[in-house]
Amino acid sequence: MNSHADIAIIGGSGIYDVTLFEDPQEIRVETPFGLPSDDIMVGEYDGTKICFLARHGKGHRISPSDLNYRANIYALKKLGVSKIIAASAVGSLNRDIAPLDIVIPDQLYDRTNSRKNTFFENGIVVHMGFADPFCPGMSEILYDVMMSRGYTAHKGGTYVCIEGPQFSTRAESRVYQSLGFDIIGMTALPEAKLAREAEMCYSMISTVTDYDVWRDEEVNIASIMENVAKNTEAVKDIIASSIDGIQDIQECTCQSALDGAITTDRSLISYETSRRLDLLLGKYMEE
Ligand SMILES: CSC[C@H]1O[C@H](OP(=O)(O)O)[C@H](O)[C@@H]1O
Ligand SMILES: Nc1ncnc2[nH]cnc12
Repeated sequence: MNSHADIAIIGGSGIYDVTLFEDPQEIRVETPFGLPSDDIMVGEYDGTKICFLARHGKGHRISPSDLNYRANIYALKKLGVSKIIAASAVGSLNRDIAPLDIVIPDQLYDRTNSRKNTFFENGIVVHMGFADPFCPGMSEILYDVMMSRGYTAHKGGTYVCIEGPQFSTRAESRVYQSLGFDIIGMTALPEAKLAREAEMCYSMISTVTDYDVWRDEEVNIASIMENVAKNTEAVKDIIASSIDGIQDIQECTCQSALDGAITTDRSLISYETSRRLDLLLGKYMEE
């Protein structure tokens, strides 16, 4: 079986499969960090090899704090993926961004507190630049496709990632809103950091489901899931229409993010550590 894929789709809440594939196969991918959230569907779309992973697993079994983000990203890397399109359901903190709009965020603010956020440990230190956490080239393509297909799209915006699984208090929500953050969710981090450490382009399609609680409204899961469902076909359409352009991205700095970032003296990195991380580090170990 050919299990190679160039582009991965990570489906968020409400997106547990994509009906895009010709000839799909589900495969279990083992990693040094354990198993990803579920088996990964690998197939082709219009001549491009793509794959799909349900972030929370099929049936939405895994909470944001319990997700094995490292296994998810590593498994995609192992399949050969160089570009990830991630979908995430978010609340809006911005008056100009309404439920059912779609945002392509360009910034992240980290409010998580209990997640493994690096592949590099056990005797290796990597300090990688992360000033611009999303791939600008891929984000541009996603936004252009959304505009050309008539969706209400927002280019850029700051996604504040909370630990969850509880939604925010009103005080927290008002602080995030007054700080100028645009959208709020629970999963973009450490996913985006790990994708960058794995030198993969990563962009996000954030579908807005609610106004969080800064405007005296309430958040409830039933109406969030209702709004997610209203946008599912749009997300699939945007992805399908973007694949050609994304496949054409040839060189991107995301794909050399570790260049100059490995701080540890190579001769002091143990055989076990370098072997475990060979997929990520191999090309830099000769320096
Ligand atoms: C279903 S509401 C809260 C839940 O939805 C989002 O998940 P995802 O980013 O995977 O679409 C949000 O981040 C929370 O995890
Ligand atoms: N208001 C909200 N807070 C955090 N994550 C969300 N996902 C969807 N809506 C959300």
